[in-house]
Amino acid sequence: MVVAGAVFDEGRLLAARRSAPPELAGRWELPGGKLEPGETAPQALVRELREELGVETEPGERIPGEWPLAPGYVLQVWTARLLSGEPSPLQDHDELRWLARHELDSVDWLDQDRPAVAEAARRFPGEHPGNRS
Ligand SMILES: Nc1nc2c([nH]c(=O)n2[C@H]2C[C@H](O)[C@@H](COP(=O)(O)OP(=O)(O)OP(=O)(O)O)O2)c(=O)[nH]1
Repeated sequence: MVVAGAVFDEGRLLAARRSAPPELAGRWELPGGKLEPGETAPQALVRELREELGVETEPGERIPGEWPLAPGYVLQVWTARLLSGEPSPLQDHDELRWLARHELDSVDWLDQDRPAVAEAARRFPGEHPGNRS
Protein backbone atom coordinates (compact mmCIF):
# COMPACT_ATOMS: atom_id res chain seq x y z
CA MET A 1 0.00 0.00 0.00
CA VAL A 2 1.04 3.57 -0.67
CA VAL A 3 -0.10 6.31 1.66
CA ALA A 4 -0.08 9.94 0.59
CA GLY A 5 -0.77 13.11 2.50
CA ALA A 6 -3.21 15.88 1.76
CA VAL A 7 -1.16 18.44 3.68
CA PHE A 8 -3.09 21.60 4.36
CA ASP A 9 -1.69 24.84 5.65
CA GLU A 10 -3.26 28.27 5.59
CA GLY A 11 -6.04 27.03 3.36
CA ARG A 12 -3.76 25.57 0.71
CA LEU A 13 -2.87 22.02 -0.32
CA LEU A 14 0.70 20.88 -0.84
CA ALA A 15 1.54 19.41 -4.26
CA ALA A 16 4.90 17.81 -5.07
CA ARG A 17 6.51 17.23 -8.46
CA ARG A 18 8.23 13.86 -8.80
CA SER A 19 11.83 13.74 -9.97
CA ALA A 20 11.87 9.94 -10.43
CA PRO A 21 11.33 7.36 -11.83
CA PRO A 22 11.51 8.62 -15.44
CA GLU A 23 7.94 7.56 -16.28
CA LEU A 24 6.54 9.64 -13.40
CA ALA A 25 9.07 12.49 -13.34
CA GLY A 26 7.53 15.90 -13.94
CA ARG A 27 4.08 14.83 -12.81
CA TRP A 28 2.57 16.07 -9.56
CA GLU A 29 1.39 14.02 -6.59
CA LEU A 30 0.46 14.13 -2.98
CA PRO A 31 3.70 13.33 -1.14
CA GLY A 32 3.99 9.98 0.64
CA GLY A 33 5.25 6.48 0.00
CA LYS A 34 5.04 2.79 0.64
CA LEU A 35 4.23 1.30 4.01
CA GLU A 36 7.03 -0.59 5.69
CA PRO A 37 6.33 -3.87 7.50
CA GLY A 38 4.55 -3.31 10.81
CA GLU A 39 3.60 0.29 10.10
CA THR A 40 0.12 1.71 10.13
CA ALA A 41 -0.79 4.11 7.36
CA PRO A 42 -0.60 7.20 9.61
CA GLN A 43 2.81 6.11 10.91
CA ALA A 44 4.10 5.61 7.38
CA LEU A 45 2.75 8.98 6.33
CA VAL A 46 4.48 10.81 9.18
CA ARG A 47 7.76 9.02 8.36
CA GLU A 48 7.55 9.65 4.62
CA LEU A 49 6.76 13.34 5.03
CA ARG A 50 9.69 13.68 7.42
CA GLU A 51 12.06 11.91 5.00
CA GLU A 52 10.86 13.52 1.80
CA LEU A 53 10.01 17.03 2.96
CA GLY A 54 11.77 17.49 6.31
CA VAL A 55 8.59 18.38 8.20
CA GLU A 56 6.71 17.07 11.21
CA THR A 57 3.03 16.44 10.61
CA GLU A 58 -0.02 15.17 12.42
CA PRO A 59 -2.26 12.82 10.44
CA GLY A 60 -5.95 13.69 10.45
CA GLU A 61 -8.73 11.78 8.74
CA ARG A 62 -8.57 9.24 5.97
CA ILE A 63 -10.00 10.49 2.73
CA PRO A 64 -12.56 7.92 1.57
CA GLY A 65 -11.51 5.88 -1.41
CA GLU A 66 -8.67 3.69 -2.62
CA TRP A 67 -7.00 4.15 -5.97
CA PRO A 68 -5.10 1.42 -7.85
CA LEU A 69 -1.44 2.05 -8.72
CA ALA A 70 1.12 -0.38 -10.08
CA PRO A 71 0.05 -4.03 -9.71
CA GLY A 72 -0.05 -4.91 -6.03
CA TYR A 73 -0.33 -1.33 -4.82
CA VAL A 74 -3.21 0.92 -3.92
CA LEU A 75 -3.15 4.57 -2.92
CA GLN A 76 -4.81 5.77 0.26
CA VAL A 77 -4.83 9.41 1.28
CA TRP A 78 -4.93 10.97 4.71
CA THR A 79 -5.18 14.61 5.59
CA ALA A 80 -2.19 15.94 7.51
CA ARG A 81 -1.54 19.11 9.40
CA LEU A 82 1.87 20.77 9.41
CA LEU A 83 3.28 20.88 12.95
CA SER A 84 6.76 22.22 12.28
CA GLY A 85 9.24 22.89 9.53
CA GLU A 86 9.02 24.29 6.04
CA PRO A 87 8.60 21.59 3.38
CA SER A 88 11.55 21.25 0.99
CA PRO A 89 11.99 18.78 -1.87
CA LEU A 90 14.66 16.66 -0.14
CA GLN A 91 13.88 13.32 -1.78
CA ASP A 92 11.82 12.10 -4.76
CA HIS A 93 10.66 15.63 -5.71
CA ASP A 94 12.17 18.65 -7.42
CA GLU A 95 9.47 21.22 -6.78
CA LEU A 96 6.74 21.87 -4.24
CA ARG A 97 3.77 24.15 -4.57
CA TRP A 98 1.01 25.27 -2.20
CA LEU A 99 -2.24 25.37 -4.14
CA ALA A 100 -5.40 27.22 -3.24
CA ARG A 101 -8.58 25.40 -4.09
CA HIS A 102 -9.04 27.30 -7.36
CA GLU A 103 -5.45 26.45 -8.38
CA LEU A 104 -5.75 22.68 -8.11
CA ASP A 105 -5.99 22.23 -11.87
CA SER A 106 -2.85 24.26 -12.52
CA VAL A 107 -0.46 21.32 -12.13
CA ASP A 108 -0.21 18.08 -14.10
CA TRP A 109 -1.27 15.52 -11.50
CA LEU A 110 -0.48 11.84 -11.95
CA ASP A 111 -3.58 10.26 -13.51
CA GLN A 112 -4.14 8.01 -10.51
CA ASP A 113 -4.02 11.03 -8.18
CA ARG A 114 -6.76 13.02 -9.86
CA PRO A 115 -9.70 11.36 -8.08
CA ALA A 116 -7.79 11.50 -4.79
CA VAL A 117 -7.11 15.21 -5.24
CA ALA A 118 -10.77 15.81 -6.09
CA GLU A 119 -11.74 14.13 -2.82
CA ALA A 120 -9.09 16.08 -0.92
CA ALA A 121 -10.43 19.30 -2.43
CA ARG A 122 -13.68 18.73 -0.61
CA ARG A 123 -11.81 18.89 2.67
CA PHE A 124 -10.23 22.31 2.41
CA PRO A 125 -10.28 23.82 5.88
CA GLY A 126 -13.16 26.20 6.32
CA GLU A 127 -15.32 24.50 3.71
CA HIS A 128 -18.80 23.75 4.95
CA PRO A 129 -19.97 20.16 4.39
CA GLY A 130 -23.30 21.52 3.17
CA ASN A 131 -21.54 23.30 0.32
CA ARG A 132 -20.10 20.21 -1.32
CA SER A 133 -21.02 19.95 -4.93
N1 LIG B 1 3.95 9.00 -2.83
C1 LIG B 1 3.06 8.87 -3.81
N2 LIG B 1 3.27 7.90 -4.70
C2 LIG B 1 2.39 7.78 -5.68
C3 LIG B 1 1.29 8.65 -5.80
N3 LIG B 1 0.60 8.31 -6.90
C4 LIG B 1 1.25 7.27 -7.47
O1 LIG B 1 0.95 6.69 -8.48
N4 LIG B 1 2.35 6.94 -6.71
C5 LIG B 1 3.28 5.83 -7.00
C6 LIG B 1 4.65 6.32 -7.32
C7 LIG B 1 5.54 5.22 -6.79
O2 LIG B 1 5.65 4.22 -7.79
C8 LIG B 1 4.76 4.64 -5.65
C9 LIG B 1 5.18 5.23 -4.32
O3 LIG B 1 6.49 5.04 -4.16
P1 LIG B 1 7.46 6.14 -3.55
O4 LIG B 1 8.69 6.10 -4.35
O5 LIG B 1 6.81 7.47 -3.36
O6 LIG B 1 7.58 5.52 -2.12
P2 LIG B 1 8.83 5.16 -1.24
O7 LIG B 1 9.47 6.45 -0.82
O8 LIG B 1 8.33 4.27 -0.17
O9 LIG B 1 9.69 4.41 -2.30
P3 LIG B 1 10.84 3.37 -2.31
O10 LIG B 1 12.01 4.17 -2.79
O11 LIG B 1 10.96 2.82 -0.94
O12 LIG B 1 10.38 2.38 -3.33
O13 LIG B 1 3.39 5.01 -5.87
C10 LIG B 1 1.10 9.67 -4.84
O14 LIG B 1 0.16 10.45 -4.86
N5 LIG B 1 2.02 9.74 -3.86
